[in-house]
Amino acid sequence: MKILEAKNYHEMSSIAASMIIEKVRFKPDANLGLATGGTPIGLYQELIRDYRSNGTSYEKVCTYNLDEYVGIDSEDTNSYRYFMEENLFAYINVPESHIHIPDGTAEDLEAECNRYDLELSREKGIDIQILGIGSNGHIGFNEPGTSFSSHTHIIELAEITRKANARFFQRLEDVPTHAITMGIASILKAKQIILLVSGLDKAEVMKQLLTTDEVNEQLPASALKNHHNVTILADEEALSLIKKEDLKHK
Ligand SMILES: N[C@@H]1[C@@H](O)[C@H](O)[C@@H](COP(=O)(O)O)O[C@@H]1O
Repeated sequence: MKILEAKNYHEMSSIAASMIIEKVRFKPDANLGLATGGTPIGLYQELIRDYRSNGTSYEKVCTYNLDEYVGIDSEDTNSYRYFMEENLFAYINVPESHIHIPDGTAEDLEAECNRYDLELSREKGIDIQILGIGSNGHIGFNEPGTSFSSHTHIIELAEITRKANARFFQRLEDVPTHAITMGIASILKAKQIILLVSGLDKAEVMKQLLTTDEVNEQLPASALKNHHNVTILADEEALSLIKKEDLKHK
């Protein structure tokens, strides 16, 4: 794993954006794996800014999102589909038909997971996968204990995750209890992975992840240690509990 330390959230977002922009310029039909949550919003703002000023085109790009809440319609302002529209898709020229997000309202959720896996496997693979991390180490919505061989599946959200995400809802009770998420094995199929981490809230989980070589299903993000092309792009606050000497050895 390569670790890049950014000064702050803004620098983290700009570096991530330049990595994506470079990929899309070099490979205009790139497949991008995208994430939700607060962390990638700055990255999406940078992509929009670049699209407006430099015209980087997303006409041939396909996007694949990691996850979606179960029981929340795509038109609902709390859906991840809506989040992506509001924070990125409405402002760049990615065609609607190139956008892929699991449907959390599908009647048969198992069939929806299989359909999404099929969609993912039909493509030549995700070129760059953007990830955030939960404070319990989840990636996508793969909570601690999820099998590293998992593909797209339904997950019961951990209480800590529901509480962390309650800020986007009116009340904690409104936060769904389940989600559809790409599995760990699906995520690891990406050719390149960029894990974005920002802020003091993530310092403890970064310490857990980066100060041992352990790969353990109780810390889902540790699966990334099994991938050959992962960059952890974290700001100073997120890395504040790790000594500089320890970082150098990673
Ligand atoms: N499913 C998403 C994850 O993909 C995201 O990484 C995590 C962290 O969110 P934030 O970036 O807001 O801290 O939140 C949600 O649970």
